[in-house]
Order: sequence, then structure tokens, then C-alpha cells
Amino acid sequence: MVLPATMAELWTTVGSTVASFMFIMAIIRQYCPYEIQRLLEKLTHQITSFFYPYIGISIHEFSGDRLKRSDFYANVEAYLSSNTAKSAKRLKAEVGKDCSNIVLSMDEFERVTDEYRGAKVWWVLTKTAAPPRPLSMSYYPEQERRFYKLSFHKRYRETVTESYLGHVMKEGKEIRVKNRQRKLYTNSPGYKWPSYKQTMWSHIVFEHPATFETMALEGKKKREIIEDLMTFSKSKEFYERIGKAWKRGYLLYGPPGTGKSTMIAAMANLLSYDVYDLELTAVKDNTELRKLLIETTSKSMIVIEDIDCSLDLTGQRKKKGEKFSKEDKKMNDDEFSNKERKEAKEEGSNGNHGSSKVTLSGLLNFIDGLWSACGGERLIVFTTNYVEKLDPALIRRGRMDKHIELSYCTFEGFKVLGKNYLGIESHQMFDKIENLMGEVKITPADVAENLMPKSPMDDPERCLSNLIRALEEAKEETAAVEGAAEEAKRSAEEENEIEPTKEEAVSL
Ligand SMILES: Nc1ncnc2c1ncn2[C@@H]1O[C@H](COP(=O)(O)OP(=O)(O)OP(=O)(O)O)[C@@H](O)[C@H]1O
Ligand SMILES: [Mg+2]
Repeated sequence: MVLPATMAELWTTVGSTVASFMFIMAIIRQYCPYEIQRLLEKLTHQITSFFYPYIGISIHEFSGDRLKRSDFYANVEAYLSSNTAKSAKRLKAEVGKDCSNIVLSMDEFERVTDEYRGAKVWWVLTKTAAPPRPLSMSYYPEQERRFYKLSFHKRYRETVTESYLGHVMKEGKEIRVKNRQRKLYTNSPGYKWPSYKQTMWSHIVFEHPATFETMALEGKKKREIIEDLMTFSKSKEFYERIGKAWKRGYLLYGPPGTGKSTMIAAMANLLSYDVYDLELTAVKDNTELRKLLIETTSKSMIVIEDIDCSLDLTGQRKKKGEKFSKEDKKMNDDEFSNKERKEAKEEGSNGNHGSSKVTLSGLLNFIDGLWSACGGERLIVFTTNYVEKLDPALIRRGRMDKHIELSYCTFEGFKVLGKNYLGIESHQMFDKIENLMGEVKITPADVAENLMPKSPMDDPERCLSNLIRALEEAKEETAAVEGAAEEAKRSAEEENEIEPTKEEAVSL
């Protein structure tokens, strides 16, 4: 046999062999019966795989059920963008964390190499057309299926399957956590997802600056909440051991303007979690609620604000505008000022009035049914102004594990705000403020508003004077309201004394 002398000759030989093979196969395909064709194809495949020494592993973006993006795929993506993007020639550029950096990753059909403990491997990002979908999946728009293909020589089989893949998974996960741009998701109809999107959630970058440090809250309470959250985030093994899904429910309740929404942001910032702001009134039914749940990721908080406005005690839906019924107003008369009620009413009337068939039992299942365990490491947070109106089943321990009351501003809380807003920790006016705060109720939101400098002329003295004026006005208002109530009570008693009872009237 004559050996080819140069590379050029070698390529010519290989080329002509392949061409001859293809020609023979084409003739067979044309003239042989189908059974023989299949047999030959099978034979060819077996021969090639016997001689072809490479193994291929595919990692698909969506698993069989296509409901959730594969974590493994996302980890591979992160690993490759950090480790091999330098060697790729065609790259995809995306804006990274805090919009301050650019993340480069390999583009479709690009091939990159990687080395691990002496084993050389190749990665290619490939895509195929999606097969026709079953009717039940018609909810999701059709999409191409993307997958990474890993190839390596069969002698590295053990290294790759037993060690390299685990290494990619672990490193990719770490990179994702580090590079993660935290997101604020919404299911609100105002942000209806475009048809090319698969997810039911729309998102923006989560950039709320609130922290526990800036919150007006007593130190002891603050420390207790922080400790609770930190313990939860480190308790993966504990939850596994006791056989409980790794999630925790928080119920934040209190009057408007006491920091419930602010605390949600502080919690998310403390734990570096994403926030899913669930607008229950925009959810069509229990099935849609479950779909939304499945699409949430771990390391996240699912928030339902004003839960009392979304469901009533019997599980019937209630519109947001009904937040302040006549009965509610009466019931809460002493608790809230007119201003707060007006604000809340306005907020309620702006709410979503869409019809929805989500039931109380659907919501209970959402919180701790079988599906709630998927993903892990999740907080479910409810907020309400009226804790007493909620169904006990909804907020029992186990569902809402921790109940946190956020109330009117204390002097300790005021000092935090004074430091944040004015940069002062003490002042001669503080004593007066402390006395007034002992006499009247004022929300942290109102304190904050008064301490906010409104012009360059507003120095700390002026802001503190504003607060004192507001406290004095509130004191007068409270005194006037109490006086009027006292007067009404007295006149009602007098009327009762004068008017004969029914029995007296009959005997007369
Ligand atoms: N405890 C607090 N610490 C610091 N700032 C606060 C606090 N409570 C309220 N604020 C300030 O008041 C504003 C309104 O507070 P927030 O929206 O958190 O109140 P809320 O309890 O969620 O009210 P609502 O029940 O009406 O939703 C915030 O932007 C924040 O600046
Ligand atoms: Mg709020």
C-alpha cells in the first residue's frame, strides 16, 4: 500500500473515500427496498460507532416537560461564558450585573475546547427545530430547542462523567450566584408577555436600596428578623433532615406607611433573592397560579401584597375597590387617621378589577401543596393592613411561619430616620419629639416625609421643626376627634335617659 506523502495527499485520499462511500449509499437508497436500506443504515451506524472513538452528551435547555429551564443548562452556560469564551471566535454579548459590565458567551454553533485533568473536551451550542406540540402545551409559543453538546474521547469517559460534569455544575452555579442580576418579576397584565416569550413572568432589574440598617425599627426586633432570615438561608440540610420543603412564610401586617413593602425590599437585599410580586387579581385560575409557581426559581421571595384585598374568608374573590367597605371603615375608625384611609381608598380604587377564579384552597395549595416544594429556598411573604380579616387557615404557623407586626414610629425608629435623613444622632429638639411621640401615633412614612429636606435651605433644625409641627397638629386632631367622640357618647347617654324604654312606653 502506498502511503500519502503530504497532508494535501492525505486529505485527497480521505475526500475521495468519503465521496465514493456517499455515492454507493445514494445508489443503495435509490434502488434497494426500504428494509435493506434500514439494515444497511443500522450496520453503518454500528461500524462507525465501533471505530469512532468519541462520545457525545447533550444538555438541553428545557427538559421533557418543557415547563422549566434546566438548571444544568444554565450552569453550563455560565461555566462556558467564564471559562471558554476567550477561545471562542463568535460571541454573544449581554449586559451583566448592575448594567456595569458586559458578559460574553459563545454564540450558536460555536465550538470551544476545555481541558480537565488531562482530558480534552469540546462544547458546541446547537439548536434544532421544535417537534409539533401536544394540545395541552399550546399555551407556550413554539420555539427552537437549544442544547449544549459535549464531546470527548472514550478513554476519558470516567473522568468526564464522574468528575468533570460535577465540576462544571458546581463552578457554573457559583458563577451564576456571583454574576446574578437580581430581578423583580411581575405577572401583572400591564406587562403582558410577548408571544415569543415562554415565561408567564415579566421582569426588570431589582434595584431597591432599602436595607435593615435604614429601616426605622427597634433594634431587638430588627436583629430577631435578620437572624431568622439568615438561619433560614443556611438551613438546607436541616429542612432535608426534618422532611420539610425549604421554604418559609412571612406575614407582615400593620397600618399603611409602616414599612411593610420597605421590609420586603430589605429582606430581598439581605439574602440576595429575586422578588416575584404576585398580583393575585390578575391570575385567571388555580391552574394558572400553579404555572406561575412552577416558573419561580430558588433564592427568591414570592410576595402577595394586600392579601386581604385578594381573597375573602370564604375563598370568594373580592375586588380591590372593596377594601374599605362601610363596615371596615366603622371597624377601623379609631385605628387609622382620615388621611390614611383616603390614601388606601385611592390605592384600592386604582386596583385591578379583572375577574379571576383563584380560590382560597388554590392559594393554600400554592403555599404548601406538593408543587410548592419545587425549587427550594423560597420565602412567601404576605402583607396586609387588616390581619384580623384573614382566614386563620391562611396564616396558621407552617404556612405563615413568622408574623411580624409593623406599627407606628417609636422614638428609637425616629432616631434611625434622623440619622438617615439628616445625618444627626442627637439634637436638643429630640426630647420634645420623644415626648410628643409618646402622646400621638405617627407612621414612619409621615416622619420620613417631614424629615425630608424640600429645599437647599432646609437644614436639620428646619426639618425637625417641621416634624414637631406635624406631631403637634396630629395631637390637636386626636384631641378634637376624642372630644367629638366623647360629646357624641354623652349626648347618646342623655337621649337614652330621657327617652322612655319600649316597655315604659307600652305601660304609659
Ligand atoms: N419602618 C420604616 N423605616 C424606614 N422608612 C419607612 C418605614 N416605614 C415607612 N417608611 C417610608 O415610608 C414609605 C412608605 O412605606 P411602605 O411603602 O413600606 O409602607 P407600607 O407599610 O408598605 O404601606 P402600605 O400598607 O400602604 O402598603 C417608604 O418609602 C419609606 O421611605
Ligand atoms: Mg406596601
